[in-house]
Amino acid sequence: MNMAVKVTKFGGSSLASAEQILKMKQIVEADEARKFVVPSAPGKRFKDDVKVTDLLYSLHDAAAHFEETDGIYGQIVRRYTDIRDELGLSIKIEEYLEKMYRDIKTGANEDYAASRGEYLNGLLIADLLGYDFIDAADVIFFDETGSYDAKKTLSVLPGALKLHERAVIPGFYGSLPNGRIKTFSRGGSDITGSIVSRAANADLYENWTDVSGFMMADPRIVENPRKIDVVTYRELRELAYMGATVLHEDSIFPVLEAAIPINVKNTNDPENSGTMIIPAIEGRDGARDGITGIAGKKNFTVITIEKDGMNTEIGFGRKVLTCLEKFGLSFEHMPSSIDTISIVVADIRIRHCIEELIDEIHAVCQPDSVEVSSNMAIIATVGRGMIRQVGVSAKLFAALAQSHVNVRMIDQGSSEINIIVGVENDDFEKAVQAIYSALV
Ligand SMILES: Nc1ncnc2c1ncn2[C@@H]1O[C@H](COP(=O)(O)OP(=O)(O)O)[C@@H](O)[C@H]1O
Ligand SMILES: N[C@@H](CC(=O)OP(=O)(O)O)C(=O)O
Repeated sequence: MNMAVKVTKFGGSSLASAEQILKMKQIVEADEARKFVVPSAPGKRFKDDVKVTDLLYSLHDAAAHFEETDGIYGQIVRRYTDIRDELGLSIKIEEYLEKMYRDIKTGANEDYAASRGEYLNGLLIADLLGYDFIDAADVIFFDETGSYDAKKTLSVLPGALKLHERAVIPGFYGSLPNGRIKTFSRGGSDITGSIVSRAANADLYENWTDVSGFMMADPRIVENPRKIDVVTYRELRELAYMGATVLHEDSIFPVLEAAIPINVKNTNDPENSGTMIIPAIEGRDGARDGITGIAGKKNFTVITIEKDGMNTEIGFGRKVLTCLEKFGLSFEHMPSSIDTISIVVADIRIRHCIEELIDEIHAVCQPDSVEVSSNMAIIATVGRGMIRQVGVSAKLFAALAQSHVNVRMIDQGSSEINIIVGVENDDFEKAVQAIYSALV
C-alpha cells in the first residue's frame, strides 16, 4: 500500500530563529508522511524586526545604486550564522553567502537576490532534518513572459521528487527559460508549496504559519476573531486576494484540479486543527448562517465617471477600459449604475499617471464629470451562503452607519459571494470592526 504523502510549507514566522526552526523539526518528525518541506526565508522574530527577504531587496537596491552595502550584508550574514550556530550545524553557510554577495555586487538581478532568502534557509533546514536539498531553480519554471509554466514544471518536478525519499525544496522562486532566477510575488512560497503538493500527488498540503488557521477577520484588527474551520477554495481566494495574507491568493490554482485539501496550521500550537481549505462543501452551501469572513486592503484610488445616458451608449465601458489599457493599468473592481461607472485601482499603480489618465478619459469618453478619490480602503465581506440570506447587507450598512463610517463605494460582486465597500483609509479598522461585530 502507498504511504500517505504530506507537503509541509513553513512561513517566515515559523522559521525566524533557531528556536522556531526546532519547532518545525518536531512537527516534521512527528509524522512519517511529511516527506517534502517547503521553507520560506527567516521572517520577523519580533514586531519591529526585518524579514530577511526585505533585507535582500535593500541589499540589491543599495548595490544597484553603488551605495554602501556591507552593513545590510552583515545583518543577513548574522541571521544565517546565528541560526546555524544555535542549531549546532556545521554547514559552511558563509561560502554560500559570499557567493551571493559577489553575484549581487556584479549585477545579479533583483529576483536572484530575493530568492537567496529561501535558498539559504533551505540549505540549513535540509542539513538539520537530514533531507535531500532540491534547488527550486531546477524544478520550477516560468515562461518567457515571466508567468509560471505549469506544463514544463509538471514534466520535470514529479520525476525529480520520485528520486528523493525526503527533500527540502525552497519556496518563492524558480527559473526562466534563459536560466535566470524568477520569484513569485510576495508571499509566494505558498504557491511553491501548492506546486510541490500537486507534483507529489500529495494527500494533504499543510501550510504552517503563526496563527491557528484562517480567522473571520485579521487578528491585528479584530481582537480574538473566530476561526474558520472549513472554507472553500473560492472563498479563500476572495479573502486572500482582498487582504487576508495568511495564504497567497494564487495558492489554490496548482492544487485545484487534483482537489488536494490545504490545512493552515499553527507552528506554535500544532495540536490546533487549524483551517481546512477544500474544493466545495457538498450539501452545505447556504446551510451556514452568516458570513465566512471579512478582509480588506488600504490605498486605492476610485475614479467615478458620470455621463447621462451612459446605459444606452454602446461601447462606453470599452472606451473607459481602452484608456486604462493605454497606461498599462489593470483594475481591481468596476462597480456601475445607470449613469456612473467607478474604477478601483491600487494607488501605487496609478499615482504616476493619474493626471494624464483623467485627460485621456475626458478626451475619449466625453463624460459629464470625473471624480477621483485616493486613499481609499476596500473591504470585502465574503460568504458562500450570503446570497440566500436576507438582511446581510442591511445589517452591514446599518453597522457602518452606527460607527459613523462614510461608505464611499458599494459593489455587490457578481460572483454573489461577496459585498465590497469602499471607505476612507482612516476608517478602515473601524469599519472592519463594525462589520465583524454586526455579522459574526
Ligand atoms: N483572516 C486572517 N486570519 C488569520 N491571519 C490573518 C488574517 N488576515 C491577516 N492575517 C495575518 O496573516 C499573518 C500570517 O501570514 P504571513 O505573515 O504571510 O505568515 P507566514 O510568515 O507564516 O507566511 C498572521 O500573523 C496575521 O497577522
Ligand atoms: N519570503 C518571501 C516569500 C514568502 O512566501 O514568505 P512568507 O511565507 O514569510 O510570507 C516574502 O517575504 O515574500
